[in-house]
Amino acid sequence: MVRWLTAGESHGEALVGILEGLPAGVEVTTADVRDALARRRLGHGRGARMKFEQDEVRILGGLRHGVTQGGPVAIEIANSEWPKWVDVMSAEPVDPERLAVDAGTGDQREIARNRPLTRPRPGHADLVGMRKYGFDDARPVLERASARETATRVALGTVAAKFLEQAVGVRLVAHVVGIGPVTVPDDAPLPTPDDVPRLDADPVRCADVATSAAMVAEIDQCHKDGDTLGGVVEVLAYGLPSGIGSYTHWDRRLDARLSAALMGIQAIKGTEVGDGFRTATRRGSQAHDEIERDPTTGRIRRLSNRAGGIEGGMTNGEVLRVRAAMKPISTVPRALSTIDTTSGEPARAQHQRSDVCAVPPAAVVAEAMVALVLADAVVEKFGGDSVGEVARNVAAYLDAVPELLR
Ligand SMILES: Cc1cc2nc3c(=O)[nH]c(=O)nc-3n(C[C@H](O)[C@H](O)[C@H](O)COP(=O)(O)O)c2cc1C
Ligand SMILES: C=C(O[C@@H]1CC(C(=O)O)=C[C@@H](OP(=O)(O)O)[C@H]1O)C(=O)O
Repeated sequence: MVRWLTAGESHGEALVGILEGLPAGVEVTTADVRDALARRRLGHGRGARMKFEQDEVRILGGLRHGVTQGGPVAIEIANSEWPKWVDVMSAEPVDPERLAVDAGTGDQREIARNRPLTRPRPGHADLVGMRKYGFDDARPVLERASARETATRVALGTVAAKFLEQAVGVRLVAHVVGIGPVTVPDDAPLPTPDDVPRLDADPVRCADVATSAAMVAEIDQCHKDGDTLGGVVEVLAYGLPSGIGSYTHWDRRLDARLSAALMGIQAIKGTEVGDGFRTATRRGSQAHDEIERDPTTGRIRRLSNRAGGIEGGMTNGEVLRVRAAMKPISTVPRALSTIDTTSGEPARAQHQRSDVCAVPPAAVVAEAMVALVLADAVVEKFGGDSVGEVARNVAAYLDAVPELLR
């Protein structure tokens, strides 16, 4: 079993992630993790923080000379702004005088940081989090609910993706297929792993040039209107052998596991496998992927891939294709109605700096979650304590598939 945990607050000293259960022998470096985090910071519509955040990475355990050793991998990502937040977010008790709001002296931004947040934002975790955990300030809620935490998932996902590539030859691609009402046409070609540099360079991580420009314009208009946007991301996995996951029980189904992992990303409100909701509008004859034997190679293939590479909760050898729908950012600059939790009186929701649209980074996070789930499912199916052993097990499995079914 491959499992992972994250800890840390958005404006705390650092985030920490632990990845446990991966075989030994995965080649990965701090530079690989840094690159993945740089991709997560990108995207038209991101707020001020991503301009200065350095995501300072340290691999604290699990690697020796650039290779995993089979034990848990521990990664720290330091927050660049920590010096400004030491008092507000200190793990140690702090003299209340230091935190007291003194309107007469000091830096105005310092005062804003220390002031209790009592005007919860509709759509964020603030209100229910305050009630549930007994806080009279939304600060501790937003600190942990914040998608800053997804930096850790991307760091751990980098290690999982390297494992998949080195042990099985699987490569992942994530792209944006919708920003608000602007969507990529259904028949647009799918990006491949070779398109990743091009996607990284695109301001909205969209593979379709014309749609990308329209998405940028939509974000700019939304920004001018003091509003926010969501959208849809898609993750593709190339090179997966068939038979990963299982139909035998609900929680062994790979589609269920992928959906849960994608839904666990902040602001994701829907997931799709293959054509997903669109499949429900079609007749069976137009919904499924007919099977044929390739006359030249003799291998079995599908005439289409509407199922997105999963049937019966198992990979079927076609490209894996999953989508996640993100709601608009809830910190709306043209602040929404709320109440002040100290007085109960109507108020405008608290608003500090925020993203206008975070769909492009959500694609990178979704890719990391898919990598982590696939790494777990691959280890479950093929076993092995080293990358070499997993690779041998994959080869032996494929060799053992009856000739007619290959
Ligand atoms: C990459 C990323 C960046 C985000 N940035 C912001 C942001 O700047 N402001 C904000 O209010 N919400 C942002 N969110 C969404 C909130 O974290 C999320 O809405 C909140 O935690 C409540 O969870 P829920 O939307 O799943 O209900 C972001 C989400 C992601 C995935
Ligand atoms: C910090 C990140 O995203 C943050 C996610 C976020 C939220 O509410 O989810 C709110 C904002 O936080 P801040 O007020 O510190 O700017 C985003 O910047 C990040 O992605 O690294």
